[in-house]
Amino acid sequence: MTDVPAVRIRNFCIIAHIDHGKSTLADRLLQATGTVEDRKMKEQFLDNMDLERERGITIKLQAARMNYTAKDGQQYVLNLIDTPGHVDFSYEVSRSLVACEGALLVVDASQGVEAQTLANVYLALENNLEIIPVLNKIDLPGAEPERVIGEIEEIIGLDCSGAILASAKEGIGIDEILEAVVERIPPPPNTINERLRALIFDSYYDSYRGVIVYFRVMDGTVKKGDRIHLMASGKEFEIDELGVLSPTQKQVEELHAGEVGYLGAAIRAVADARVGDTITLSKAKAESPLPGYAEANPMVYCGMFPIDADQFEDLREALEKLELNDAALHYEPETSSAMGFGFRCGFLGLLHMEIVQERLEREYNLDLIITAPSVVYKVITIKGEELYIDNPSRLPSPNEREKIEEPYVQVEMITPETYVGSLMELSQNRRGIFKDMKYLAQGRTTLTYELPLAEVVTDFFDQMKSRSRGYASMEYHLIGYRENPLVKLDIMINGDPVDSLAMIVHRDKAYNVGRAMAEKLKELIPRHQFKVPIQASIGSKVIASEHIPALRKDVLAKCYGGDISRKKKLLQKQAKGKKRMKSVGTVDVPQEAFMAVLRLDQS
Ligand SMILES: Nc1nc2c(ncn2[C@@H]2O[C@H](COP(=O)(O)OP(=O)(O)OP(=O)(O)O)[C@@H](O)[C@H]2O)c(=O)[nH]1
Repeated sequence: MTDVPAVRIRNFCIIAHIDHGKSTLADRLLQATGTVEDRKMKEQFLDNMDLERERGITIKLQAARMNYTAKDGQQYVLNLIDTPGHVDFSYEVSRSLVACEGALLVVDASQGVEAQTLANVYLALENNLEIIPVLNKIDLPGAEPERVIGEIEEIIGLDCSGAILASAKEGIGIDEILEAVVERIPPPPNTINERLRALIFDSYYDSYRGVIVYFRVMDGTVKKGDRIHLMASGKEFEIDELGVLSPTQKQVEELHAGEVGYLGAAIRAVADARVGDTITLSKAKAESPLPGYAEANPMVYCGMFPIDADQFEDLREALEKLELNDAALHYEPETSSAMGFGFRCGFLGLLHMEIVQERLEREYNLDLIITAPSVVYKVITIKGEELYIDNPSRLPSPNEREKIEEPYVQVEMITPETYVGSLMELSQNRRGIFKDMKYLAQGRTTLTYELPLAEVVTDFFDQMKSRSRGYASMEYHLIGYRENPLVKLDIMINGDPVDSLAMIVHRDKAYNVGRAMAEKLKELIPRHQFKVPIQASIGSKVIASEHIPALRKDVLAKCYGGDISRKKKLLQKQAKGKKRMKSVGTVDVPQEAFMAVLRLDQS
């Protein structure tokens, strides 16, 4: 919009740990600037996906453009770019930070700095963003802004002399925040005369208009009708819709360097316009793309099988549709001897996996059996080939492989001192390598470990939370592959190996895991008319063995004689229970059994 010079634009985001009040503050800013009328105010405007709202977390990025008249009497355009709050989406966070010149660091004054906040603040500092600390929730009786300010200074090394005390809930400090955005965050550089380069920081698929792309113009100008070229995907499109987010979409004719907006160009799938890609003009291409483009690689895989084999095509169609809106989702058909036809799907992390599963079941009405998540192993064969194995059942046999490497992550935890011992024990049990520990003045501690990702994607997070009564937080990032003596653990049910239950484990843990698995399966698989043996083995060596005794009585015999309605109810209940079962040979195996590895008592 030509009437706004770059000097009066401010682009910023909010960095906050989950529940520290990011959405509430965003709502307040929208209200205070009159961007959203109070009566239209839907609570928490920026989180607009149902699933997000239910889980109370931010998954997709959004943006909002606000007009603000500052104390200097000038009108400013403030673009607030929302960031997802979960480690699975850290690449998207990094791109939205690049689209900003500043960030509000919102910390709950009754809690303190948390691990996820740290990760994002470091990203912001790396990108030279101006950071404004905001101590939120000062209305709470337990708020200790001075203590938390001390913590921010100590952990992050950030000067907090200009920290703003606020309560998003009570509307305290909102004007100060808006003024600070104008005064302290630098305007975008005026590069309007350069060739167009716009950074995609989010996109979503709309079934009528195709993909809608959210971007920040870094250099030059973009107009409606322009033919654009995407520098990473190499694709070309014609812009048929261009606009700003106020925060609902409002069309404009052109956008200049420094501005944030959206466009539609009959783009078929988000994979054609990925987050991080650079938009330029076909007829006047920029010399080089903006730095930092990366394709999001799946870190976690699982198998998805329809319970009813007839739903295989429906599952394929559903995945195809989801893929239009999710460039990070990978899938390919998989045939399992135990489970039949399904798909092997790759995700950014466990949350991403859960979201996709939930959408498949809720929006597409599919009944699925999902196998335990696996990381991607690197196998060097004796022939010198390098293979990436995302499915334990596909691991080459010991005499075909030279070595196996597994992905490692660095995990940062922040916890009250009391729980340090327990969290160290947990990390050690999960093959963690201690790296660092720092006592902070306020009775909290940071802990750094290197851990195999495989140990983190099971129940590490849940264990950390329960051991610290919910007080510890964590963040992790990939640091590379390392060789380990890993073996494949096979599970046999009723004499047949079940490929979907195979797993890759460390040699030293194999016996314990095998035993625990056999016991857990015994607990989870219902009794049958016959005895069901369960065995865990490495190669041909059986390391654990259990059996489920045969069912003696007919369930119906338990009913009151002649009470037909009760009988019906029982049968219905059984039928419902069956829905989540998969027949493996002649044995019905429930969904929980496939996830048993996540619930082994091995911490
Ligand atoms: N007392 C008090 N409560 C607040 C304040 N700000 C937010 N809250 C409450 O804290 C909870 C979390 O707030 P949200 O705004 O949803 O937190 P968030 O950081 O956006 O959370 P994610 O979207 O999950 O990242 C809600 O119950 C809010 O009502 C505040 O200033 N004071």
